[in-house]
Amino acid sequence: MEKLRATSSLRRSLKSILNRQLSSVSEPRYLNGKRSCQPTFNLIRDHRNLGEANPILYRCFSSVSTVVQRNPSFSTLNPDDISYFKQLLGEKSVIQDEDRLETVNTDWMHKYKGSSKLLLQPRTTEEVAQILKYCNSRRLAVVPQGGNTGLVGGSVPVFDEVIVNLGSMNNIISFDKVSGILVCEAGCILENLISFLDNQGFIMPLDLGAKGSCQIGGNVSTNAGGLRLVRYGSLHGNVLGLEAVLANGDVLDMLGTLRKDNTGYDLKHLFVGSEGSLGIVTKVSILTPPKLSSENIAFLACRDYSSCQKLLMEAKRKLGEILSAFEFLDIQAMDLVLNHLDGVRNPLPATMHNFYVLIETTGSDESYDREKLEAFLLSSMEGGLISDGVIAQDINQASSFWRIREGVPEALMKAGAVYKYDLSLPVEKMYDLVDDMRTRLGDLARVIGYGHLGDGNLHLNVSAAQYDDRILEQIEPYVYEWTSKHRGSISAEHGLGLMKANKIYYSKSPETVKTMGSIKKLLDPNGILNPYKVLPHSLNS
Ligand SMILES: O=C(O)CC[C@@H](O)C(=O)O
Ligand SMILES: [Zn+2]
Repeated sequence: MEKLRATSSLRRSLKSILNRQLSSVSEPRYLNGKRSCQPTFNLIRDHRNLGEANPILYRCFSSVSTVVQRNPSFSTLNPDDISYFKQLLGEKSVIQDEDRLETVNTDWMHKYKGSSKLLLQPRTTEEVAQILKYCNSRRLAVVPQGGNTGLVGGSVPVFDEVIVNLGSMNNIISFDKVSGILVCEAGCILENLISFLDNQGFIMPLDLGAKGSCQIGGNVSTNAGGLRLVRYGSLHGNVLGLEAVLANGDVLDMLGTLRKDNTGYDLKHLFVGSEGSLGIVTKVSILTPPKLSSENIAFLACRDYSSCQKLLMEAKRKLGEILSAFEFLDIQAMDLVLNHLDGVRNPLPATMHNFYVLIETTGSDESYDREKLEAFLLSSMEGGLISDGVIAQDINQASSFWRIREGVPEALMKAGAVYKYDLSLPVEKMYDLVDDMRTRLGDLARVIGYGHLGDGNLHLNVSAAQYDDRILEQIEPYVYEWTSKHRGSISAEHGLGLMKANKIYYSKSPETVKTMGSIKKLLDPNGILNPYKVLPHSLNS
């Protein structure tokens, strides 16, 4: 009797949750995904870049340990080089204009800044091959660049490297509706691929906040994870083939479109996630899933981290195959979003909750999926895992939920200086690190925890008014040691770039790193491709 009464009141409260009309006014569809602050944002003026003044040393303010020496074996550009490139690519694709160079020399966060004097914009694989062949023979260092949305200083030069931007190679080559296999050039913007596939009744297996600017070649080169990985897996699984140009100009045609192919070593995987340090990815072939008709998004509040974790276990068990995203943010992240992003409202405004979880389901049967989600929410409320929640009633509400989660990095940028850590950790331990960091930092800075809970990926961000070495000393090496102790990864999905090249040993054994160094030497003996990144500096020159 007791239980029945409880259940019927729970049913009533769930009903009211489900039917709640959101008061939030929908944003202009955030799904254009542009990190809107990208072109103009310059709060972090404080970084010291000694690269320009002193070509020998680069010291990035955000990390005292990032002190790099320019590789003395690299040449510097001369007028003959410029003439060669102009002859090869045409005047318009050889850019020396200072304003344009300023943009491509600077990363999205305005934290890393190189001093390249040359931007090249090839239109074909053959042009990329000729560029690299020439640079290799002249020992000119090169930075491959896509949408330049990276967060670890991987896509901008450190010194005077030539920037090879793939943005002009943006053609879709083929799409097979039967198999769902898309073949395209590396410079295609992720959002354009998403729109193209939408018209065909398919979706990209990856989706991320930077979709409006990032390019698929950059996504593949950094093995970007994003918001759908919990459902569709990583790019190591979804990239069926690729074409890459080696440092000496050789073109590796691995652009297969087969689900199964066990003929020898699967070399394409070397280029997925090696951040342009082994070759430049010029084309990719990707397996894309069909677009399913029923999508639901719930925005939920949890009392504590343990409830979020239990909710994840329940979601996997009860939602099973329809679960397509499981994201979380803590109260500090929500507070930043509400304070720094225009027009964003909390869909659960009655009180601030310690944690928020965004769950998305995607399936093919509207009533079955909805029933499944409601049953899951009901039992989770009954079990005390959810303290409040709301289900989006239309696309605008769904977008406004996603805007909150995807807007966290933008809000952090607007709040001032930010130290970013992208960690894979056992889910049950993950938030202990956030609590530890709060204790360590006290009033020095704000600690924010959010990320892809469904993938065991924490985005630990430390926010302060300005960069300060006293803050950094409290964070590093503590965060890396903590992660290593729990057998986590110091780079879950953002790569190592310049920021963490020297930290690789926290996640990889010396023998493994040595083997990586041998592979690098084999494929790029002069070390011209994306130098100072990925591998420790001792192995990079
Ligand atoms: O800025 C970050 O720390 C995370 C960015 C991105 O990976 C995200 O999941 O929003
Ligand atoms: Zn992420």
